[in-house]
Amino acid sequence: MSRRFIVAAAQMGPIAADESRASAVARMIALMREAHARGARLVVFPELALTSFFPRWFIEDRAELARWFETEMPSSDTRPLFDEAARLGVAFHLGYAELTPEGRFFNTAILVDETGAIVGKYRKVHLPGHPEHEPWRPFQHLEKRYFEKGDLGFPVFDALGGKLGMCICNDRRWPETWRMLGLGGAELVVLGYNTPLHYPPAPEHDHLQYFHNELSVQAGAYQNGLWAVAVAKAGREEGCDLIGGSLIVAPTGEILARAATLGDEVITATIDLDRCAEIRRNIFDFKQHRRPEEYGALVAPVS
Ligand SMILES: CSCC[C@@H](NC(N)=O)C(=O)O
Repeated sequence: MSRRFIVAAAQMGPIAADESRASAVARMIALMREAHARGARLVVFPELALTSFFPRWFIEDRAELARWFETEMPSSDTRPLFDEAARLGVAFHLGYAELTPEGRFFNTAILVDETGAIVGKYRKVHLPGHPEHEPWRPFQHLEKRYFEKGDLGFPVFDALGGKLGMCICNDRRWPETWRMLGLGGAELVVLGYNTPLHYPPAPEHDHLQYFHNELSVQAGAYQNGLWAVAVAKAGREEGCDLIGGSLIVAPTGEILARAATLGDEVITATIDLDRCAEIRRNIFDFKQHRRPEEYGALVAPVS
């Protein structure tokens, strides 16, 4: 059976602090319809796609913080997206802030199949930024304060006739993320990101943000012989510029599609999961060529 199909990256422009979930979902439904009209079977949305990127603000009050999180999925606000996916027969990936019944806070992403059922969940492992308020910064990056480290590992799910893995934003910069997913057999990795153009601790690297995004995703795809779809929330959001540049990358590391705007935009590409073998049976045939007995330092605690 052919494992060739069209995937869509549904980049989103900024979401204002006072934009409702219902409004963000309406934008996603419009993007999903456009992706479906172009033949997509899978639509990938960004990290924390339902709200503004709230870790840029120092929020002391727990009830005020909890306002940015979802306590159920789907909820009354997100149900229309699930219903539309089922109506169109399209699978999707969505990032959101999750507050569990036990009161735990995670930066989460789910995979929803073409019937509207949640078939996979991932919780972000690599949480960037800082845990305390740092008033010298023009904006905060308090993921280390607001989220717990993900507790689900790097799972890989059966979906769309293949093996699909997820990661979230900063995870894409870590080769360990991709290798864990590659070792788990992932043939397609999907992820969303919110990446500020300005990096306050090292502003001399600001001009490299797009380069580092592509470098990370292309290397992860090539070195593990898998497809990757990386999707931005982009544009000037509450005074903070977020990069765009959503992209779809082949197992060869080649970029097949790249967003051209900083707004709501759909890009698509035809992918063939069988093409993973071009890399995995050759240069990165793990069984033949990988040397885990020499890699002990990779999992030793940092001294
Ligand atoms: C603190 S700077 C790094 C910004 C980070 N953003 C997210 N959302 O993980 C990223 O890696 O793109």
